[in-house]
Amino acid sequence: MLPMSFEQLQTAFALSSRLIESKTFHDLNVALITILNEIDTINDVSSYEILGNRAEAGSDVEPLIRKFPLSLDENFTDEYHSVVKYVYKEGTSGVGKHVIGNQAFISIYVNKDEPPEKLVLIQGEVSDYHYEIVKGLASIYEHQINLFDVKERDLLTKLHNRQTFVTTLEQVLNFYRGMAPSGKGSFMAILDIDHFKQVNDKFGHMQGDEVLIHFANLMRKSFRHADFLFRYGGEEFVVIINQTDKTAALALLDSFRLSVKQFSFPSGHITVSIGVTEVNPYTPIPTMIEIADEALYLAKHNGRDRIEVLNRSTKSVVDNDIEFF
Ligand SMILES: Nc1nc2c(ncn2[C@@H]2O[C@H](COP(=O)(O)OP(=O)(O)OP(=O)(O)O)[C@@H](O)[C@H]2O)c(=O)[nH]1
Repeated sequence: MLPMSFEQLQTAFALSSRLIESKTFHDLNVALITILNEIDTINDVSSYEILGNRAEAGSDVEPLIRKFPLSLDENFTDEYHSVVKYVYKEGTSGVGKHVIGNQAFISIYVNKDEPPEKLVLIQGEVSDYHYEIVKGLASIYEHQINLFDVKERDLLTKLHNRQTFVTTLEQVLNFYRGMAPSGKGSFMAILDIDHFKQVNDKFGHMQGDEVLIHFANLMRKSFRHADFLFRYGGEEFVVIINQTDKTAALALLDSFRLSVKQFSFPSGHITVSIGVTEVNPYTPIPTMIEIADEALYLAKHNGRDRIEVLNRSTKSVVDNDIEFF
């Protein structure tokens, strides 16, 4: 560690406070990118999430790379794509320096081998003093990410929790706002285990918990890396299926419904009812949740173990004759 002057220490302290004050993963990334961009010799800073289980997928399988702020495409690339892939294959956890082509990079690699892996890529060269600053910021960044994981995930299933659902959906809406319609959209589905109370009543709460864990694992297996999975509460889960059309989204949901039906849970067989709505960037989030909930209610009402789709609330038509969307 290089000796620092009092002013340098003060600067380092002020920079770390900006990271510590972040309340969400989103704010944390914005803060880190802004701080790093203030260093004169840094040309560019990008942040990525890398998904895909190395152990399961094997080393030849391409990971899914998601850029911050949210890119929803399965096949996203940017000018640093090959550098990200290189660091994914060769890089080590923490802070590292690389020269690729004739460009110098610094990587901050967090949660390597534990998807979603987080990678911040800094293009440019820095002085020894600034490199020490980057290392200090990286360790706070890592620490904060681990804290947010506890705050933003459900402890039982490790899926993202209800609070994260709202902030993620806001980002999905931002992604589509102002974008010309492309024929591809996102779909929000509420997945609710049928007669779950009976599982608890017959087998006890612990077995009920086991069922919830298996259910979440089936979600991870059935949906794509580009989709977002949440435990919404109790025996209710949510998936946001991204950048696809209605036929493909429904096919994905139906294959999930079947995999639940066929799976041998510790308590025997269960089924799931699913309510779906298309994500509309101009519909308020509570309304969208209400519509998906109504669709779920229909699925339950129409016999369970089925999917129902609604794209506008039947309530809003009754409450207000002129509201159509
Ligand atoms: N084991 C366990 N049970 C939970 C948890 N959270 C909620 N539950 C139970 O989930 C059950 C939900 O029951 P209901 O809302 O009546 O719904 P249901 O029996 O699934 O019936 P339908 O949804 O109408 O098909 C209740 O018995 C809750 O106690 C949890 O974390 N663990």
